[in-house]
Amino acid sequence: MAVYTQVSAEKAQALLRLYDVGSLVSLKGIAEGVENSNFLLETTQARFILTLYENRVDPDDLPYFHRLLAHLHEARCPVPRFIEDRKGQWLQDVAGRKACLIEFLPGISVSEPTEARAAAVGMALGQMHNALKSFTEIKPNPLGQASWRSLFGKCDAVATEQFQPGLSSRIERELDWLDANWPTDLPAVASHTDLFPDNVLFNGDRVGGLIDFYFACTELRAYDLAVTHAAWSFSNDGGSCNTEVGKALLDGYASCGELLAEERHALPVLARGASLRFLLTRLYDWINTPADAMVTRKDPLAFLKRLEYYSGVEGLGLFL
Ligand SMILES: Nc1ncnc2c1ncn2[C@@H]1O[C@H](COP(=O)(O)OP(=O)(O)O)[C@@H](O)[C@H]1O
Ligand SMILES: N[C@@H](CCOP(=O)(O)O)C(=O)O
Repeated sequence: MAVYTQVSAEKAQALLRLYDVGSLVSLKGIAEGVENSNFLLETTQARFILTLYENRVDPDDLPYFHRLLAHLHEARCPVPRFIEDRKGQWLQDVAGRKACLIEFLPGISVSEPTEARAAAVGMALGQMHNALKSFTEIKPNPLGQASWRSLFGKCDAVATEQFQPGLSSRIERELDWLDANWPTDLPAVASHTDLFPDNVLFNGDRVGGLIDFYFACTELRAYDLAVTHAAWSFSNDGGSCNTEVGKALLDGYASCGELLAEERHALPVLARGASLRFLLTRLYDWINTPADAMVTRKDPLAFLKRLEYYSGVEGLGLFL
């Protein structure tokens, strides 16, 4: 359940008075998500998402996300718009948090990706990267490769070993290996970096919405593809890889975006990095989320399993 901050009907009504979008019909907390507090807000005119930004989103980054989504919307990518009030303001203060009213996009997120849907996501990612070639603003990735060693340093060593004996030394080895092998000279572009199935809304097999851009930053575009591969081609627990789904994703991407030979060649390394990134953030969250928090913690080992798969012979074969 990701509602950290409650919003009363009275507060929502007061917010809506700033806008020209009708009056409040209903307001419901949304269970999905882990970062922010999200509500489905229905007015006499339309449905909206009300997002209150919690601690992990730096309010200073919100104008970047706003400009990025405006650029993508202009380029006809299926992303939600921030709604402006009568004075042209899109950023508000609600219940002590920065907050935005966001366009509601219809669609469902899938839990068992098919080849057709993976291909559609690959195409949508390729189109998005193409559209972002003309978005020149730079925002370094706070969770990029250079940050992983210090992130691991913030994970309590005893808790890590209790979580799985031998995990610390496996992570140390991978950090060293990635330091030695990480590519630096590939094309970078503004990237989503968290395009998991829960962040894609489908109408049938068509992508109707790409959401949750709050990890967006300037990154190697092939790393964004590798993250998406790791997110879509495995069972949720990481125990099995669906190679056909992974291939459909890559083919979809290559059919709409640009995938240079050197980017394809780097994908095995980038996929190992993507696996370590989510292993580390999930491990950090697992250790540091209070037991009584109303959030479902995600299993770090699901990404250790992906890491082992990508590190083995089978993993290399995925990207040929
Ligand atoms: N623009 C939108 N249109 C429709 N549903 C949305 C939209 N934005 C968010 N949601 C719903 O809210 C849920 C949580 O949103 P998300 O941005 O992923 O939260 P978090 O940043 O906390 O992870 C999504 O899984 C989706 O169901
Ligand atoms: N996708 C990440 C966690 C971030 O969650 P989101 O709901 O903001 O996409 C993971 O699976 O670890």
